[in-house]
Amino acid sequence: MNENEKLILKLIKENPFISQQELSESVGLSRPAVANLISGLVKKEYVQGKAYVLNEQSPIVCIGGANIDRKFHISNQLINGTSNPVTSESSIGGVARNVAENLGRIGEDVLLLTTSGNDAEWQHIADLSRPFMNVDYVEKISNESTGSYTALLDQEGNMTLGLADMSVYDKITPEFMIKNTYLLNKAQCIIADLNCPRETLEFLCAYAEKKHIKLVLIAVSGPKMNRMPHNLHAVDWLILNKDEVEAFVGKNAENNDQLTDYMNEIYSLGVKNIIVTTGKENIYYVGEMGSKVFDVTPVKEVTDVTGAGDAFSSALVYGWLKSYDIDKIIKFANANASKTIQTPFTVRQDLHEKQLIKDMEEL
Ligand SMILES: Nc1ncnc2c1ncn2[C@@H]1O[C@H](COP(=O)(O)OP(=O)(O)O)[C@@H](O)[C@H]1O
Ligand SMILES: O=c1[nH]cc([C@@H]2O[C@H](COP(=O)(O)O)[C@@H](O)[C@H]2O)c(=O)[nH]1
Repeated sequence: MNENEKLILKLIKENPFISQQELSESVGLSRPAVANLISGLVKKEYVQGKAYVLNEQSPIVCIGGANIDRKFHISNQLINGTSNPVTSESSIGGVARNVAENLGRIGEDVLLLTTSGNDAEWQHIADLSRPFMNVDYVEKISNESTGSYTALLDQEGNMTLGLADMSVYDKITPEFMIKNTYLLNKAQCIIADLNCPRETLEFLCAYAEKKHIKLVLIAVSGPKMNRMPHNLHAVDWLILNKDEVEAFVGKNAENNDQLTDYMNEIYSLGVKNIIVTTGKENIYYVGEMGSKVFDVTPVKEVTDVTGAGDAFSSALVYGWLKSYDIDKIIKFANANASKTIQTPFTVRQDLHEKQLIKDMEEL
């Protein structure tokens, strides 16, 4: 044991409920450095992680993608096989991370569990995310790159092509989850996106069922629907868009009735509540609170739709955890999504709890 480890162990012995922040102030190291030392002490079995995290609140644990998003705007018709002039911009994203940032801004205690490269991209994501969530338990993997999402947008701002370089999330394994069960056990709710491998999602379903932990699954794209577990009894909410429903059932929905039929097919897998969004069209709900179709709040001028689904899901979870009825839950979700797409940001910068309530009441 080195001197810092000895000092931390002594402080934890004196006060098993000491927080990471207090430790960091006493030892004169940053909070992430303290977190590293503690995980070293846990590995060497001087400290049981379980006893340590008991001191923290019950966080919402978000598991899945934390990406660098790159957007390329093409000003003319795309020509294959040559270089096309574009303008580009980069920001941070990833469905689980976006949801975590929304909820963190609303004022919830949030923890992000994911894997990243040990690179400047992750450092950038961590620096911008840390004010809103705990990123201390993210596992950096030396020979992998941090996840990235590249979108090619046409003149109208619609996505022509999306590229998902996210092999790093294959390392969000059941073993990684098992290593962090003391965090899962404390979770007020687990939100996992379908960037996670299927066996990890199956593990989370089984674990949430056994430990009675609330669980929300969020789809990320059609191609990743093959990760959905087929036993959804532990899932409180499944949130997906129309394309993702179609990819999962392997059939196109020609009309609303067909879409509702497919939702009922998914409902029979045991999930308690399903939400299907269809961009600026309707929102469909099937679940414990009945079966309903909601209108989307019309938006005069859309600035950027990136993050609409994540804003929607976050405010939905917020409303549900507050035990509101389905109409109010959807109002929160609608309000947050419509305000988000009127900003150039993936997560709107003016978001906080009072603002969300005001926006919801004004709908
Ligand atoms: N053009 C739009 N106008 C108004 N609201 C929108 C628009 N696009 C998205 N939204 C809002 O965001 C929600 C999620 O959008 P959607 O595009 O279906 O999700 P995703 O981004 O996951 O594909 C919609 O249900 C709606 O509330
Ligand atoms: O396979 C994936 N594609 C895209 C995303 C993320 O989805 C977000 C865009 O979300 P939306 O579709 O709600 O606009 C981006 O931040 C991007 O990083 C992801 O996590 N996984």
